[in-house]
This record gives sequence, C-alpha cells and structure tokens, in this order.
Amino acid sequence: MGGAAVALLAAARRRPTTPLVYFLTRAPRAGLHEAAASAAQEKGRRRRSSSSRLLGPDIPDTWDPPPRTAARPPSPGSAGVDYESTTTIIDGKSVAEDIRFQIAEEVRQMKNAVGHVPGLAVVLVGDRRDSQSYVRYKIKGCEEVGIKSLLAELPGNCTEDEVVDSVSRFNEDPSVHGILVQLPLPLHMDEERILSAISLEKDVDGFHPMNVGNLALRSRKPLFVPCAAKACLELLLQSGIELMGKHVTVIGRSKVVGLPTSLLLQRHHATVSIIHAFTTNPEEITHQSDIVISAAGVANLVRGSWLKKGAVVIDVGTNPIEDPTSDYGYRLTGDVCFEEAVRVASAITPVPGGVGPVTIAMLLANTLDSAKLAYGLATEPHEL
Ligand SMILES: NC(=O)C1=CN([C@@H]2O[C@H](COP(=O)(O)OP(=O)(O)OC[C@H]3O[C@@H](n4cnc5c(N)ncnc54)[C@H](OP(=O)(O)O)[C@@H]3O)[C@@H](O)[C@H]2O)C=CC1
Ligand SMILES: Nc1nc(=O)c2c([nH]1)NC[C@@H]1CN(c3ccc(C(=O)N[C@@H](CCC(=O)O)C(=O)O)cc3)C=[N+]21
Repeated sequence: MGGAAVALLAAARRRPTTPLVYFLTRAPRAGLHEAAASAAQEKGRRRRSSSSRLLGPDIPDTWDPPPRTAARPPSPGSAGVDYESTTTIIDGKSVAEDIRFQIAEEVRQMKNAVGHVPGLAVVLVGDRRDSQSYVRYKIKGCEEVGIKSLLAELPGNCTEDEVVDSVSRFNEDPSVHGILVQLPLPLHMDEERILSAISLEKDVDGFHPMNVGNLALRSRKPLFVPCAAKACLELLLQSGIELMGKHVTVIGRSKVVGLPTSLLLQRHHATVSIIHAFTTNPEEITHQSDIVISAAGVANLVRGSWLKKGAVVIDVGTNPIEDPTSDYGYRLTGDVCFEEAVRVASAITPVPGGVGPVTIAMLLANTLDSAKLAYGLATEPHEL
C-alpha cells in the first residue's frame, strides 16, 4: 500500500466520529438501560436474525418480513424537532453495525478455512475532498471487519490509460476480490471505458453493464447489486416494511443509486415510479406513494407537502451545505426536508446516519461474497 494510503488510514483513525452530534445515535437501544444482560441477548438475537436477511445477488422473489427490531423510536424533543411520536427513525448506523459484525465473523471463518481474507481495491483519481472522505470510510470499514484494503491514488490530470492500467493490475491480483473506482471521475475521462475494464467477477459496485442487465432481467441473477440500492432495500426489510404491491417512488435514475434501486424494487414486486430532472409533476407522483426513496442530490427537494400521510421515506441524498458553525464549515443534509417530513412520515431515514453507513457495509458484503466465490466457499452468487 502506498504512502498516501497509509496517510489516509492514519487520518481515518484520527478523525473524530461524525462531526454532528446527532440525536439518533444517542437514543438508547431497546432494553439497554433496563438490564445489561437482556440487552446483550437482544443484540445477539438481532445479529442472528439479520444474518439471514442480508441482501445478496441471489435476490429472493419474496421474503418473510422481519421483526421491527432495527428501527428505534425517536427520542422526544431531540434536535428541537417536534415530530409525531409514532414516526420511526430508521437507524442506519445500527443496521450497518450488525452487518459488519456478521461479515467480520465470516472473514474469520474464511481465514481459518483457506488462509486468506477478502481484498478490496479502491481507485481514487483526483483530490475531491468528498471522494477522499468516502474512500476513507470504505478503508475504515475494511479494517473493522478484517478485509484487506488497497488504494491506488492517481492525480486528477493523469490519463485515462493510467486509470485503466491501475484497474488491470487489480484484475490480475488474486488477493483482490473487489475493485471500486470512486466516482465521479475527472471530466476528461470516459467513465464507461474505465468501469467496463473492471473484471465482472470483481465488480463489487455492480456498475458493469452485465451486472446491470442481469439485475433488470427477472430470469437472471447479477453477480453484484449496487451497494446503495442494497442498502435501501435492507433498511426497508429490516424495518418490517412490506414492498409487494406497494407504490414506491424513486427520485433519481443514476447508475449509482436510482436505476438499480428501481430495478431491485421491481424484483420485490413493488410498483415503481421514477422521477428525474425532466419530470413535470414530481410532487403529485410522490404524494401518491407508499414509499419514497430520494437520490437526486438536491438538498431539501422533498417537502413535507409532497408526502402522503404515513409514507415511508428513505433519503439517500448526501448534500454538503455551508455551515459556519460546524468544525468543517459545512454539514451534510439529505434530499428530504427532515423537519417537515418527520411530521408526515411513518418512518424515515436521517442524513447522516441513515443509508450511508449501510451502503459502506454492503460494499464489504459484496467483497466478502466475491472472495467466497473465488475460494470455492460458495458456488452460487451469494446466499445469506
Ligand atoms: N448515502 C449513500 O449511500 C449514497 C448517497 N449518494 C448521494 O445520493 C445523491 C444522488 O447521487 P447520484 O445518483 O450519484 O447522483 P447523480 O447526479 O448521478 O444523479 C442524480 C439523479 O437525480 C435526478 N435529479 C437531479 N435533480 C433533480 C430534481 N430537481 N428533481 C428530480 N430529479 C432530479 C437526475 O435526473 P436526470 O437523470 O434527469 O439528470 C439524476 O437522475 C447525491 O446526494 C449523492 O451524494 C450517492 C450514493 C450513495
Ligand atoms: N464507485 C462509487 N461507488 C459508490 O457507491 C459511490 C461513489 N462511487 N461515489 C460517491 C457516491 C456516494 N456514496 C456514499 C457512500 C457512503 C456515504 C456515507 O457513509 N455517508 C455518511 C456520512 C457521514 C459523514 O460524512 O459525516 C452518512 O450518511 O451517515 C455517503 C455517500 C457512495 N458513492
């Protein structure tokens, strides 16, 4: 691993936990304060139950709705938000922690069985601060579960061929099971060419045209499903939210989030509406929906008035907005106006602390699945 990568890792260790002291992360787990023993039992139960529900490429046509264990009620009066007491704030950090716990266990088993651990290679081009942060989270996630991480950092003015060469080297490295090229790439580069250079078997982002096509075709299975789409589904499933026959609106149609999420939802028999920048009546469509998943990258796009009473809201948007009171000069906000939506929704994910941490956990899950296939520990794409 290069010096820059080591520096990044050191920075990741130094970095304090999320700069925003967010009320959700402070809310007690059910039973935690009553008795430590029962809390430990409860945690064990949640881990065991989540182990059978991690979404993988082998997507079931139907599933049993899990118990409502991962979501927790909001703490009254927190953050000055006067929300409906019945609104569930879906806790992505807790869901992600459970997934990482399970992955760490499987990585240990793999090491014992074949003497190898999974490996994830990340290609980072340029010096965008947001990309550097996301890559840092990914490397930190790897460390936490025992996955080996490799980082190739290239300057923003490098050539497209240099990026393809870097991908090719990772394709040939048997200790690498997953390759991720951090997006967006500099404008002068052909993103399609670079992403297509990633070997299908190592495409843990699930952006390869073959994986996207297989996700779209009901009779086929992709090797990997994009991580943010899996995160949205996992949060819905873990919160006990039924999808079959429900009207779900997805805002955004990108290959990273919107498109794969809409495809995955259809595999789960939801009726899906897709809103994009040219949709003329987004408010009307959204207002008819049982579930709204927003991935537009526009802060506060979705207002409370857009939502049907009792709708479930999954906010994928992660938008930096200026905030001189924050240590970093900015803070992250979602696509959804949380203060308004929380009064209308029956359940909602916060930003930060919602979809994001689960997306990272899903990347680790895809990398583990890839390594299992490579070492013959699984013969089918993912069965959890
Ligand atoms: N939390 C997480 O795990 C992740 C969060 N993200 C975040 O999700 C957001 C979206 O990311 P990504 O999909 O990569 O972004 P893109 O910019 O690639 O795609 C945005 C999509 O939203 C649509 N859109 C943009 N503006 C509007 C609007 N005003 N009304 C309706 N639709 C609109 C665009 O439509 P059109 O196609 O017509 O241009 C496009 O399809 C970002 O904030 C990103 O940071 C992304 C990945 C993971
Ligand atoms: N090849 C590729 N694959 C991606 O999956 C990909 C990408 N490129 N480019 C950028 C987007 C964005 N994305 C996020 C992942 C995690 C958080 C995340 O962990 N968010 C924390 C933020 C915590 C904080 O910064 O305080 C949260 O919401 O709680 C956010 C955004 C993946 N993307």
